[in-house]
Amino acid sequence: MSVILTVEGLTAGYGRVTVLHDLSMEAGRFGNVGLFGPNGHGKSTLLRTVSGLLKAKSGSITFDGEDITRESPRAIVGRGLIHVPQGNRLFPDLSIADCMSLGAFSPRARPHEAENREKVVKIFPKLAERWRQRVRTLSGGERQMVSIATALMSHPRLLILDEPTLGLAPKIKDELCASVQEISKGGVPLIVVEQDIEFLLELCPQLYLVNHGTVETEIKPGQSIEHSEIMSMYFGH
Ligand SMILES: Nc1ncnc2c1ncn2[C@@H]1O[C@H](COP(=O)(O)OP(=O)(O)OP(=O)(O)O)[C@@H](O)[C@H]1O
Repeated sequence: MSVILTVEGLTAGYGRVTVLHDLSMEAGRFGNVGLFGPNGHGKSTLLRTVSGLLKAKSGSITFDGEDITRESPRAIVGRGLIHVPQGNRLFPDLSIADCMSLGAFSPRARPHEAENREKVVKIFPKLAERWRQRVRTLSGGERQMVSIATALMSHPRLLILDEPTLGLAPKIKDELCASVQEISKGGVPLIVVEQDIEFLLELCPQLYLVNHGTVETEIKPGQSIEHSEIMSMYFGH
């Protein structure tokens, strides 16, 4: 596997407030990457900057060998870097089928629409049962499935999931974790933010602890690490 994303010395924030400080990381070399750390320390801000929703103040972001630091979100989606933000933000009046078509809108994704729809139906069979149902009438778990399914329709080369299991009941959460594992087995590398450390350890050979807007610790494959050690990183010894 080779590196698909490199972030170097990234500084970003909101107005005069700087949230990310000289943050560096990479993704793809070892497969999936997990990001974890205390709330409000910049994980979502990092993902938003990588996908172009927030402009970097300094530093660089390279995707597949090309500098995308100043590119628009649309151009970045066009390259196949797809971000599923926290909290399933979907158009409430669209049906699941409409969301799938919208996901396949970019010229890169359009030729793969039928093949990706088949994948989606295999990974999320529940969605196929309610293809014409409007998003506003779906449960939280189903909406999260639609968010990820829409991203899969965009034919991702790298898929970013920001807390995909947030707020889900245990049974639905387990189903969703299994679906994310299946997506990963299909060969799409993932960057995942999750508070469920067990899930992250199973899914991601490479992990970054993000603290105070920067990478405090990197855990590489082969570095055996246990749940309890990670928890002590969160809370201190
Ligand atoms: N739109 C915004 N405008 C101003 N400040 C923001 C905005 N979004 C986030 N922040 C601030 O940036 C900081 C980092 O937030 P961010 O959402 O990146 O953290 P996080 O690590 O992803 O946390 P969580 O796990 O709770 O989502 C916080 O102090 C937050 O208040």
